Amino acid sequence: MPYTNEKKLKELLQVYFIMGSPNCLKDPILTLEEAIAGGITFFQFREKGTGALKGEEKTKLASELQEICRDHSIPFIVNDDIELAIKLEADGVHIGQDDEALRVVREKMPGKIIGLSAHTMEEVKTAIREGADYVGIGPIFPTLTKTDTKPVQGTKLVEEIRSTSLSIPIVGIGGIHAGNAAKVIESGADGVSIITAISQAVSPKEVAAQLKKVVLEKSK
Ligand SMILES: Cc1ncc(COP(=O)(O)OP(=O)(O)O)c(N)n1
Ligand SMILES: Cc1nc(C(=O)O)sc1CCOP(=O)(O)O
Ligand SMILES: [Mg+2]
Repeated sequence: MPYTNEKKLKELLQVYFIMGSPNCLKDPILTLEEAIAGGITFFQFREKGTGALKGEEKTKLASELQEICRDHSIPFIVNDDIELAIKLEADGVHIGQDDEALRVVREKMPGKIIGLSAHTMEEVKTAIREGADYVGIGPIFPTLTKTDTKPVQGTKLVEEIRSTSLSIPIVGIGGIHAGNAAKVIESGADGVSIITAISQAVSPKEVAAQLKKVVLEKSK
């Protein structure tokens, strides 16, 4: 079980790139390769939205992206699709409050990383009780990527969690870019999760490098 240590997972979550083919300005393979060259530390395959691939095409892209992650020792996480994650022997999955229940997913994927979205302190406590490895808190800032989010909440919940003794790894998500990432880390998050700022960049490498610099600076 390579990623069960909480301290190590916090480090791995620092620059968490999330992407699927509908998000990309360039070819998804190239986008991921450039993002890795810039210094991303974690990757989630989220093939969702208008034009998203399905069936064999989705599996093929996932498998190609997984191979790139493997070559660079970047954990490969699958969003929502537990069956795909099991089939590919992914490093883990990310699920939301409306996805398959954490307890069920844990039974299906023992020893894997399971991330859960949480929007309230109650959801965070339940996530910990049920064995989530990390929580995704958002939307921190306004986002155009996901239309069915909860209201924008800023960094309030992250600060609230960190004002307790709860040590679960936290990533912020929603509208994060190199210009506002510092605020997310300063509030107590261990990492930033990003779609658009990297996937729509002319240079995903440069943007990933900028994000890495900010996160490393603020994590000291
Ligand atoms: C790291 C991270 N945090 C939150 C989410 C959102 O998950 P969810 O609420 O299930 O929404 P979808 O991404 O499935 O549309 C995430 N994917 N990753
Ligand atoms: C996938 C997702 N989940 C969110 C949440 O609040 O749970 S916000 C979001 C979209 C993040 O994309 P971008 O970096 O382009 O804003
Ligand atoms: Mg989901």
